[in-house]
Amino acid sequence: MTGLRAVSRHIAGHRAVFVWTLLTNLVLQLGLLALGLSGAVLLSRALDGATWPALTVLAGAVALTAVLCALTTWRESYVSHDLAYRVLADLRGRVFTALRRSLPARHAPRRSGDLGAVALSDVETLEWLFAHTAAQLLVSGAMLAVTTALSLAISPWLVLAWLPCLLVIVALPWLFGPATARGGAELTAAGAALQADIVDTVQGMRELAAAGALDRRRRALADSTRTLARAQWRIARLNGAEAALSDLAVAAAGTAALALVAGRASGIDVTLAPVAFTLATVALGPIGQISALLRNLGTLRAAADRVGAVLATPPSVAEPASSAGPAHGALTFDGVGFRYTPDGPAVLDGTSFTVRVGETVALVGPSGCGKSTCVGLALRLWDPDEGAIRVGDTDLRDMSDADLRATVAAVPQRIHLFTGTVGENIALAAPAATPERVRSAAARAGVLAPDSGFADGLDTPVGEGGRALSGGQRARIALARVLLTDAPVLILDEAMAQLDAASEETLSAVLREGAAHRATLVVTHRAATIGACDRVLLLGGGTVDEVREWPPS
Ligand SMILES: Nc1ncnc2c1ncn2[C@@H]1O[C@H](COP(=O)(O)OP(=O)(O)OP(=O)(O)O)[C@@H](O)[C@H]1O
Repeated sequence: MTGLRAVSRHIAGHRAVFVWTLLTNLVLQLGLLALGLSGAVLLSRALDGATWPALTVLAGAVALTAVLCALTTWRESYVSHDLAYRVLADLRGRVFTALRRSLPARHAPRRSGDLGAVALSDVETLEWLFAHTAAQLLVSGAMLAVTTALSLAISPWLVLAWLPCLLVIVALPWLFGPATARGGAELTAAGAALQADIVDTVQGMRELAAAGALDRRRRALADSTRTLARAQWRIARLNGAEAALSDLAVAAAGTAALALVAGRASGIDVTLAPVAFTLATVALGPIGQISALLRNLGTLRAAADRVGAVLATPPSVAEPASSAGPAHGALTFDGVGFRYTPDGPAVLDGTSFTVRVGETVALVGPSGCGKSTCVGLALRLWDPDEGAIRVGDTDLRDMSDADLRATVAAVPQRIHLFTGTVGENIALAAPAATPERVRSAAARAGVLAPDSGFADGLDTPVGEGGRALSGGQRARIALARVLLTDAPVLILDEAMAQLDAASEETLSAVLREGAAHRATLVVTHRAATIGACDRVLLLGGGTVDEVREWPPS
């Protein structure tokens, strides 16, 4: 229940709307009770021999209550959904903040489709909790007290008539609880797995087609869909059985009340039969409603647990209480030790090197030796287990995220572009940059060159994930992005690997322009790039050695 409790706490931020929902629901339930009772009294009076016009006032009251109930139903639905969507918007924001703090995950990375399911479907599932459960639970308790008092006023026997049925309805969620909890968890997990599979498939469609694996993938997706359908069927069967038993109990309560009056032993006047019937069924109504709401408890609990788990994920790096501000100076790795998992191998072990201002240094080494890990650490995606990384005299851990981004910029190995135009993707790192600065950065990175292939210049659409562009075009956009930030530490992780020799030479010349004021680290396997650097650092076995001569003789 921890997840449910954790997400329910977010109602507290919308106390006024919650109280409003509570009151509207209470008015609605009292109105429905008044409608049922006034109708029953009208019938009782008619059975007692009363005729028109004596019944006119009562009939008018029934009609008026019906209209008021209809209006209150509309209002209740409006405010309860208003509350739900406010809390959901708040929760979605918090889920996004939690994901942003904890991604990229260092341990046990989760699939992006699965995380998408948490942010969308699971949060959406909780709409039921906020719009139809929390306030209604409290109102049902109050309504039970009111109907009990009214039943007692007629006869204590009447309470005894409907009480066993009430107990049955109350027991139903507990009886079905374990099975619905299992079914709900199964349903949520199957939905999230299918969503993750679909995201994976859509992202890797080209690879699947190239490998001739589309048919196999389609069959796997059909299997996941069948698993989801089975989970939906199981939960629908449980909910159906519970709903049928609950309705049966309400019918039994009404029948018991009528039998009690008809039997005459209770001393209840027979003309009160409609009132007794109404009280017995209305008394159970709100509890039946709660039972119906609790039917979704399994699914709600599973969704709340998944959302709660994301919200409780510790940040991968902690923000300092106060930032040392953006830094300037050499990039220094000082005795850095790092492993991805606590019991995994040490990727870096006492790694030390310095890239001074004005230098362009190549970081080389065999595949898997930890070069990209160094880039991730310099961007503070994670903190080192041992040692420190500094820019000038400032430890990266003493800088706020914004100050760090202004200090260290990188072109990553895998460049992700967002659906939109080339210009929008360049401005991503500096949204406040003027169009002139964006244009200038684009021009320096070769984006505006006649042979660049960007037909509409900065207005060229990049396609989803940048798929409408070549690797070289994506690299130019990423380079323009970092040139725009003008950060004093620049890291290029295999950035030039996608470019032809001529483009690489042009871009190397651009990078040399501002190099005197920057510390530039270049991760590369390419001999030409290495040859153009001031120094070469060889990473291997977790440590770094400076290579005096390149290529080594
Ligand atoms: N997120 C991760 N979780 C666990 N291990 C990882 C993760 N990322 C990288 N590794 C492991 O850390 C080691 C170093 O990887 P890294 O990507 O830093 O190497 P690299 O030198 O950049 O390789 P390449 O030249 O092929 O890009 C590898 O053994 C890799 O499997």
